[in-house]
Amino acid sequence: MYVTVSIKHELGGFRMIIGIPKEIKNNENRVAITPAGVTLFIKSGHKVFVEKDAGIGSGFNNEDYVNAGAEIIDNTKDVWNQAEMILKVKEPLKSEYQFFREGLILFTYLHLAAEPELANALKEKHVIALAYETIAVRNTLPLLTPMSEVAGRMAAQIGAQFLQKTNGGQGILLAGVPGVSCAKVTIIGGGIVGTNSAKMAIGLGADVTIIDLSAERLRQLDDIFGSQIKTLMSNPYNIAQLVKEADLLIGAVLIPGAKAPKLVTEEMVKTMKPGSVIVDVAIDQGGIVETIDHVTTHDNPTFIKHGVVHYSVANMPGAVPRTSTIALTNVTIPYSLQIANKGISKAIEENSALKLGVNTANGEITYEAIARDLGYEYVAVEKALNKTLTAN
Ligand SMILES: NC(=O)C1=CN([C@@H]2O[C@H](COP(=O)(O)OP(=O)(O)OC[C@H]3O[C@@H](n4cnc5c(N)ncnc54)[C@H](O)[C@@H]3O)[C@@H](O)[C@H]2O)C=CC1
Ligand SMILES: CC(=O)C(=O)O
Repeated sequence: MYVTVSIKHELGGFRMIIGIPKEIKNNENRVAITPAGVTLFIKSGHKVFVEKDAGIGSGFNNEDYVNAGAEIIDNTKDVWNQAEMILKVKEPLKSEYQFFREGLILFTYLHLAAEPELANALKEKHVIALAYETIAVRNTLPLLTPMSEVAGRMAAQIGAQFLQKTNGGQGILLAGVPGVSCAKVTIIGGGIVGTNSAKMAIGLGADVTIIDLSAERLRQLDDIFGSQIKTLMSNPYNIAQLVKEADLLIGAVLIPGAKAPKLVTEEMVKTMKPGSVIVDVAIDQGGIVETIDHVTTHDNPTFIKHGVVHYSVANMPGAVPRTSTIALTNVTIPYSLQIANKGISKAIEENSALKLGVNTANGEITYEAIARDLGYEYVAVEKALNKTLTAN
C-alpha cells in the first residue's frame, strides 16, 4: 500500500506524511526535526506527525511543534505506521524493527557496517533506508560533519575529564602547569572529528599529534595548525610509538560506509601508562581499538582494560542535544524536503549526493562498502528501486 502511495506521490498527486518518533537510545535527547523544520514541510503541503515529547530533551515542547503546524501523536506505533517517511536521529533499536514495512522510507544515521542485524531487518522488510552518514558531496559528508564537529570537540573535554584521578585516570591536567609537563594527546584520523578534537586539545594546552593516512590531509592540517601540532603518517610503526606515549588517545578514522579498521591492537594498549584514556569516537563504525569489544552508554560510559580507561559511546552528541539537534537539522532538512517534494526516485535521480545515502531498498543492499563488509550482494539503487516500481 505504501509503495503505491509513493508512486502516486511521484506522479504529483500526493503530499507526504512525515513521522518523527521520540528517540529511545540511552540518553539520546536529540530529535530529527525542529519547529522551524516543521514549517518548511507544512509550507510544501506535507503533514508532519511528531511523537509526544519527542523534542523536550532538545528544548522544544509539544506546543512549539503544534504552533509550527505539526500534529502531536501520543503513541510510537501510530507515528511509525501512519508515516510514509520516518525521520530519526539514531539507528532503530530492536524494539523498533517491528515497525519496518515494505516501501517505508527511513532517513537517519544507520552505521549498517557495524549493525548487521539491523541491515538484515531493513533488507528483509524491504525498507528504503537512507543513512545520513553516507550522503557525500565531493569528498565531504555534509550530514555527518556537524555531529563530527560536536563529537570531536567533546572528545577532548571527555578525555580531560577521565584523566582526573576521581574518574579513574592517572590524575593529570591536559595543560600541566608551569614547571610540570602537559599531557600528550594522540589523534588517529585527521578529518572533521580529528580537527575539532585538536582545536579543543590545543586550547586546553596539550601536546597534540595527529596521525592520518592521507599525505594531502596532513599537509592541510599543517597549514591549519602550524607548529601547534605535530603530524605523522599512519602506519603500524608510528601508531605503536604514539599510542605508547599518549595520555589521551582519540580514535577518529573513517572509511565511508565501511567497518572501521582495527589500527590500535591489544598489544599497543598494553604499552600505555595506567590511567591513560582512550576515547574511540569511531565506535559507531565498529571502532579502531582492539580492546573495545562493546559500545558504552552515557549512563555507564567507560570501562577499564589493561589499566586504561576506555570510552566508547556511539551517540556522543546526544549529551548536548540543543546544540546537536539544531546543527543536525540545519543540514538534514533540505535533503528530506527533496524526498518529500519529489518522491524518492526523482529525488535521487536529480541529486547524486542523496543517491549515495540509500543503503537498502526493496530487499537489496544498495551501498557497496556495506554489502562487501556484511557479505551481501551489492545491487545498484536504481536497479533495486526500479524493481519496486515495475512490480506495482
Ligand atoms: N561516537 C559518536 O558519537 C560519533 C562518531 N562519529 C564518527 O567519527 C568517525 C570519524 O568521522 P569524521 O571525522 O567525520 O570522518 P572524516 O572522513 O572527516 O575523517 C576520517 C579521517 O580518517 C582518515 N583515515 C582513513 N583511514 C585511516 C588510517 N588507516 N589511519 C589514519 N587515518 C585514516 C581519513 O584520511 C580522514 O582524514 C566516523 O566513524 C563518524 O561516524 C561522528 C560523530 C559522532
Ligand atoms: C554520527 C552519529 O551517529 C551520531 O551523531 O550519533
